[in-house]
Amino acid sequence: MSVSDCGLTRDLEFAVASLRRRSQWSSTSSSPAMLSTANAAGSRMCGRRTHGVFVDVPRRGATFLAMVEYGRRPRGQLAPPCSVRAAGSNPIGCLEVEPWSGTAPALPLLPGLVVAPAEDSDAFVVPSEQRVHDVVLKQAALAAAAPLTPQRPVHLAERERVAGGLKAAFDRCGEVCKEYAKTFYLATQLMTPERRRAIWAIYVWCRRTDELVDGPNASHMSALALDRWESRLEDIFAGRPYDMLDAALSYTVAAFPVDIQPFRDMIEGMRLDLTKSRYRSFDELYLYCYYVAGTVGLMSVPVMGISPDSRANTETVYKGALALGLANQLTNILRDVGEDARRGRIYLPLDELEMAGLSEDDIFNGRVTDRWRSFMRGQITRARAFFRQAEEGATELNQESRWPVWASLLLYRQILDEIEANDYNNFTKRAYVPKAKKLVALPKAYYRSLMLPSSQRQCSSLT
Ligand SMILES: CC(C)=CCC/C(C)=C/CC/C(C)=C/CC/C(C)=C/COP(=O)(O)OP(=O)(O)O
Repeated sequence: MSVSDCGLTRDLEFAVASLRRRSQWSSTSSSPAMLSTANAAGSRMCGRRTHGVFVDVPRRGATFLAMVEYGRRPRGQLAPPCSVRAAGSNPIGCLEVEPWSGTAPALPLLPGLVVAPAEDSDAFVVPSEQRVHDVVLKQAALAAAAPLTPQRPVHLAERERVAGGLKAAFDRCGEVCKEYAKTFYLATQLMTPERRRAIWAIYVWCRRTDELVDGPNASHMSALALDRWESRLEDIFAGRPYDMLDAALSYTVAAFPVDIQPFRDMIEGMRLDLTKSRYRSFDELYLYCYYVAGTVGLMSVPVMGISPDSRANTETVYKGALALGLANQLTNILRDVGEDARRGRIYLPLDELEMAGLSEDDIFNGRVTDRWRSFMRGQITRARAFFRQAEEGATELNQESRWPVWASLLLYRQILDEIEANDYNNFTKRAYVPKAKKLVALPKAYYRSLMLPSSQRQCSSLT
């Protein structure tokens, strides 16, 4: 077996060995099989038109899931090439596996291993939460492999020299951040200069991406332009920036263990916005919210860093970061129902509207009824649950990154209170947090940021 150079050779080999041990398929299966394991740590399914299995890969004390995927194979053979994805949709390496020769091995199917004919493949649509969870696991695995602190001190002097050369670029990123997200900019002042400028660079890329579909040139935006934006992103990650703002990001992604996947996914969110103006279910909405906001959380954690005092696993922190993005986006959607309807858009899950006895017309007519109030209560409860999950992650971040995160969490969550205070009229009234309340939230956020990481807190309460 030869493995392309992806830095994870041993893990990949282990994954394949596990696959061979655990996931034989039936030689009697009459068509290419769709395999899924239900006996792994947490059951996992392989996606539609995907042939593969998830296997556990122990890595530095933690276990993450890798998906070993193979193309359509002649019956009883592992068809080369076979790609291995680390718990997400992004291949982390390619394996060339010699065909699993001849007739299929006469091994019994393991309990929990499900083999379904490919014709049934539509039954194997992976829920959005699962798909996103796989990305989260991948990000956490990458972080575990490369600790979330700036890289080796040996390179510090050199890196500072390069960063010095990029001073103007980072300053410009700071200015943009200050212009569009004042509170957040203020809060980043508490971070170390290195983290602060990295967060600005990421923020600016997200802002520019968002403006492609929401900004002044949005009407000229096309799928082709987004494809170009994505290849420019690849250039950024390959160290070939196009302009000074790209250069700041290029430097950032080299200095911190930031992965390209969430950036790609955000562009995918913009593609959705070009083509989609209705969401049939929360599952569809969940994916959209991940694309446009959850990704920001995943991009930020490698820069913000996890507290050295944290005993939580990396996954918890990434889940919290994802949750904050989702919570913010859901809040944004609930606040902007009227505004979106005037643009012909409904982001609320249509099946849930229907269950509440509401129709699209009710949204376009914008009447606040008891049905609407009750529907909105449910939506607000769900958004708050995501904020609560975000709190768990926020506590585990590096001390100096916690305050900006708590500030944005408390401030954005208050928008939900304001929607309630407006008696759920989000058709003609825009819920906003008055300045005085914002000012109160900032010291509150600071106080929360002083809290020790949860696991440590538990220990100190025992002593
Ligand atoms: C919690 C942990 C562990 C880490 C934090 C990780 C982070 C920074 C998450 C933040 C995610 C985030 C800020 C997502 C953007 C969500 C969003 C809806 C932004 C709204 O942007 P605008 O459209 O400019 O907002 P306004 O319309 O309110 O001005």
